[in-house]
Amino acid sequence: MSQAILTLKNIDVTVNLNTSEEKRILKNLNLTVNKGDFITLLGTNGAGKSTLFNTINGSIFPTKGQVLLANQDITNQPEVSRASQIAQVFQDPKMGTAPRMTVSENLLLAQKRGQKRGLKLRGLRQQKDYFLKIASQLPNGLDQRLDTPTGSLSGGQRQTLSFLMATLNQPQLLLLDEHTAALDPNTSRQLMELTNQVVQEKQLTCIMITHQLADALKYGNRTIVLKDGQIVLDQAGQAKKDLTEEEILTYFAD
Ligand SMILES: Nc1ncnc2c1ncn2[C@@H]1O[C@H](COP(=O)(O)OP(=O)(O)OP(=O)(O)O)[C@@H](O)[C@H]1O
Repeated sequence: MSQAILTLKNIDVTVNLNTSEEKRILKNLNLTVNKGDFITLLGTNGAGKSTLFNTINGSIFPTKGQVLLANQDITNQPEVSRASQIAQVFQDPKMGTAPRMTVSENLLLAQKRGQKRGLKLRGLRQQKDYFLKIASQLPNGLDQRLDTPTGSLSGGQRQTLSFLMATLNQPQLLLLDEHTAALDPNTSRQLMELTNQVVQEKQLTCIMITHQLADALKYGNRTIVLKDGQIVLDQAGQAKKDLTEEEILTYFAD
């Protein structure tokens, strides 16, 4: 039987409760993500995709319902205590890294995520060779920039680093929020290929938000369409392989 990594039960998210601005964003949403699932998540602007990620990573709490991670109820657990298990890469390359710290220091920070640590980062020298080895397997010449402050990297290098940091420690769940959208077409393609390779090799469980229909169909084993706060399409395996862009587009129509 497949092992559930993430279970969302009857999730409602309503913002600005009891005001004229009250808005119900997620509506009784149910979802089980199994170990090894690589889900591509599509939906119109405003469908609730980022709100769904925020509910999973704990940056907001649902108004109703339960969030389970590996069958443990984490509904009321704060974001920081989920960070060692749930990793996320955002659209904005500036979001995932500390700009004044070097590439190596950022990698060390990622490696120690979830561990208690003092203010000083220890063990950088011992890890340098390891970081050089993994960075040299990546595009963008990141291996030449290990001692460079992250703030002076290109957007593509910075986003590749954010992805590497998010996946370094084998998170239970990886959330990718349009992580290639801000990059030029070639760099975007390279990072998408790297993503696919790492997710396969490390057998990660991953949900990737994308607006690229071709990517949603090409990558992953399962495709979900969110519309107006509800899941309107959820296809896995052969049914996903048989999906077409035309069919997906019918779920976007009003
Ligand atoms: N804190 C908030 N207060 C008020 N409205 C909000 C809040 N958060 C989200 N919304 C609204 O809820 C809806 C869903 O937002 P969300 O960012 O989850 O959509 P999305 O599917 O990620 O969209 P996009 O593809 O544009 O990123 C939008 O209409 C948004 O404006």
